Amino acid sequence: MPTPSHLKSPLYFDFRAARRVPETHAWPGLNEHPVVDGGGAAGTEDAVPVVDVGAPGAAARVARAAETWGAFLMTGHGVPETLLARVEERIARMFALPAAQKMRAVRAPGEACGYGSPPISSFFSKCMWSEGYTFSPVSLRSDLRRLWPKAGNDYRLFCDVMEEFHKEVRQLADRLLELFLRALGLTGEQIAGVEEERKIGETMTATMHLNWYPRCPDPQRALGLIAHTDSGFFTFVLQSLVPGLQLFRRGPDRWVAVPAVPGAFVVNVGDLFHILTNGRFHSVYHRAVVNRDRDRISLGYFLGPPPHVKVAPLPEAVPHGRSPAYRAVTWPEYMAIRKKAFTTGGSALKMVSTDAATEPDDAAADVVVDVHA
Ligand SMILES: C=C1C[C@]23C[C@@]1(O)CC[C@H]2[C@@]12CCC[C@@](C)(C(=O)O1)[C@H]2[C@@H]3C(=O)O
Ligand SMILES: O=C(O)CCC(=O)C(=O)O
Ligand SMILES: [Fe+2]
Repeated sequence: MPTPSHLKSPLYFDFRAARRVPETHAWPGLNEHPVVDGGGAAGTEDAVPVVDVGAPGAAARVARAAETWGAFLMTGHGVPETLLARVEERIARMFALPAAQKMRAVRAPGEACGYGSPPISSFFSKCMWSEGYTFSPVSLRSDLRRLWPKAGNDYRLFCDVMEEFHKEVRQLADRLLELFLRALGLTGEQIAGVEEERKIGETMTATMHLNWYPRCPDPQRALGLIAHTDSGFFTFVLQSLVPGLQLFRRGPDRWVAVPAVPGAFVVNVGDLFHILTNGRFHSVYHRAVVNRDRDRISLGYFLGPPPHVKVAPLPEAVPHGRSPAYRAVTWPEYMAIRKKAFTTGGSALKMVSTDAATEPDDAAADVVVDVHA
């Protein structure tokens, strides 16, 4: 069992002062798979799908992207670029706060929200080349007082812009959920029935996680964020114009670098959506790499069910005459299973699959190299 990184390095690691990557932050096997450019001409094999969600035919494009990639670049979403630019500016200012101020908001072991290494880092013995801050957009004014105890202008501007962003993006999430369900082949009437029965859209919760990847003296040895699938329904990722997000693809195994498209969100399918769609839309392994010259910032807007709600495959997604491929789980139950999977090297999705599952859910288990090195 690796030592959780918050115990290994109780003191703040000053990325700015680092002239080399210390052993604590050096990951073996990072370059095991080639990296290819995902910004090629639309339709070519490695080109990350781009879906204009406001255009006719969007449902079919979402279906193809979710089935083959588990991710796509979303354009035509209607969130103003000026708002996205303000969001980025405020995030950059937050990460530029003095270390002592950021550490006031440090995430306590087992807590979901707070400042520090990404939550997933507790499963690994190596440290990642990043810092992050997780908060709930519905309680941000009180949460953010931990970072800005005296409130003040920066606090107010940060909260104002994040609230505005949340308002826009939460509505977008409802639109995208409907588009995903249409992409699964459900009629308007069926979608209304699902919502009436399960209230997925109505109860969906949002969590925001901000990432800061400082420039790195030896990017080939360090890793911004370890390969993972997001655990919830789906995630909107806003990446700054400094690229660094990579998606894992099989046949042949490779990392596809997601191009930085101004104004676009990357949409990732998460594990609980994989379960909800009976594996038809699959969650995507992804990681973030760092670079020598420029800091990188990203924002993840994670959508998922409330903690007490069981997620099970939609009957409409299960082929006629077959049983569901996954059993029902709540998000916290799934997180506990994923924790076990990390410590045993297994696949969490496989651990919740039933005999009816045909897909090898451990297909990407060996993506995470040398986990406990
Ligand atoms: C809602 C959540 C998803 C997340 C865990 C969290 O409670 C808040 C942070 C999210 C994040 C961001 C970085 C990668 C990730 C795997 C992690 O360690 O924390 C995801 C989590 C997830 O998708 O499971
Ligand atoms: O930084 C990125 O582009 C990806 C972030 C991410 O995967 C996450 O926060 O879960
Ligand atoms: Fe992620």
